[in-house]
Amino acid sequence: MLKIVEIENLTVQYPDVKALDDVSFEVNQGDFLGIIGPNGAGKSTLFDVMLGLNTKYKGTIKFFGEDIKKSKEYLKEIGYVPQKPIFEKNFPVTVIDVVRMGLRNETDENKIDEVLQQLWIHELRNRRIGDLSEGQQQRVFIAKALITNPKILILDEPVTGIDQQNIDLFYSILRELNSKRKITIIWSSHDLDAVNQLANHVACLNRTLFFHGESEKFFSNDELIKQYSEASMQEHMHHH
Ligand SMILES: Nc1ncnc2c1ncn2[C@@H]1O[C@H](COP(=O)(O)OP(=O)(O)OP(=O)(O)O)[C@@H](O)[C@H]1O
Repeated sequence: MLKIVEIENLTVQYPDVKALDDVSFEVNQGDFLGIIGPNGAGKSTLFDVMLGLNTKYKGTIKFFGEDIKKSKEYLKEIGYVPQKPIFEKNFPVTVIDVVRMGLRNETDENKIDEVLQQLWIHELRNRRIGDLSEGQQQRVFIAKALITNPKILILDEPVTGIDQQNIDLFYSILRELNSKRKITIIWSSHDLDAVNQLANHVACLNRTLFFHGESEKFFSNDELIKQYSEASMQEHMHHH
């Protein structure tokens, strides 16, 4: 099986807190990995490091077998959807403008249309981005991330503001991207049920990696889930 990502002994120390402590895991081609963890578990820190946004780490990260410190080429294969895309409410850009921003080369209108259809936002293409609901905005940012045909999609899932209907649509889109388009997905989520249903692998992060493996092995083990919930809860209380 082709290894897409190899993370070895990753440690990130901020001035006041060790956000990641000796984390190691691999992602194979075609995997759908759900990363779960309480607030402050280090999920965003992990993504920052993987995307080359934070280079102050110990350990090794390889994409497609190559150390990310050696080359930034791997970034071309990644579509990234941040937790909260930052833009002004009155930012005068439309849905199609935002998706077009994702293009690296010349504009390929056909490709834009295809992605808009795929994400169920074709009807919204001329609407101003700030006027859309959070669930609709999320789909626009996924479309933007997909416009370059990435091999990997990395999503930092927003937790609030999206209604159930949009969540269901979002999940069915992810499932289709993984199963039909064979995109490797790395997705951080607070929704354990959704991770159980969608992801074939799970990584439970809480500064250290509590568990990494097939989702079935985690979700069929009540004792493991209990231990993990307790550990997460303690960490949470400790920080608030
Ligand atoms: N740039 C930074 N400088 C210093 N500390 C940071 C920085 N970014 C994050 N931290 C700290 O590192 C820890 C991990 O934060 P991180 O944002 O990675 O967690 P998370 O799992 O993404 O949380 P959430 O689910 O709330 O988004 C937290 O204690 C946070 O306060």
